[in-house]
Amino acid sequence: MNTTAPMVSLVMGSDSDWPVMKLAAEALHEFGILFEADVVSAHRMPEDMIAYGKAAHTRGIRVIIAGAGGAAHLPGMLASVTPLPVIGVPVPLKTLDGMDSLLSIVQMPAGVPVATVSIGGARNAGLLAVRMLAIGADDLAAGLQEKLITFAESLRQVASEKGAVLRAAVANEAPGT
Ligand SMILES: Nc1c(C(=O)O)ncn1[C@@H]1O[C@H](COP(=O)(O)O)[C@@H](O)[C@H]1O
Repeated sequence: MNTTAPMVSLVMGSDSDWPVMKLAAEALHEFGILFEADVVSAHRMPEDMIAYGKAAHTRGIRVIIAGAGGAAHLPGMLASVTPLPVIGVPVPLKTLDGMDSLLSIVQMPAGVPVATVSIGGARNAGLLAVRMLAIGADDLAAGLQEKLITFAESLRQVASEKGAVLRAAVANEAPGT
């Protein structure tokens, strides 16, 4: 395996999506996953988009994360030309708050799946890509499984600490105390 080649493709319909999509980049970075990022619009550069989608798996990419706002056709169109799993990120715009994007991405016809995360949920898209790469019995998967278990434990600890703070605050405010 070439450990210097990107395994995840992080693409978006416009560079204006980057403030949302960079959350996926940060998650991938935390787990040491190499990725490439690019603007690939189904609407504005359809032939480039098709070529990109068709070639991704031949270059060693294993998961595609695609984010777009508004009439978000990019994730579904990529899914139609690649054998790779595609994770779709609805990017919220000023109008309609991302509902248009969510519905454009999530409501795919049978046969062309896109794993859709929440509106603006790029961090979860990155984490889902990590989990996909953690499937299997190779060294990469085993290492990522360990990191994911440690990560889950850190989430548990933070939640637990917040619970302790809340319990203390409620106890202090309790009537008659
Ligand atoms: N939804 C799509 C696609 C596509 O689906 O191919 N290409 C661009 N866009 C979206 O248009 C919005 C506005 O783009 P601009 O900010 O460049 O005008 C962005 O959220 C982009 O993802």
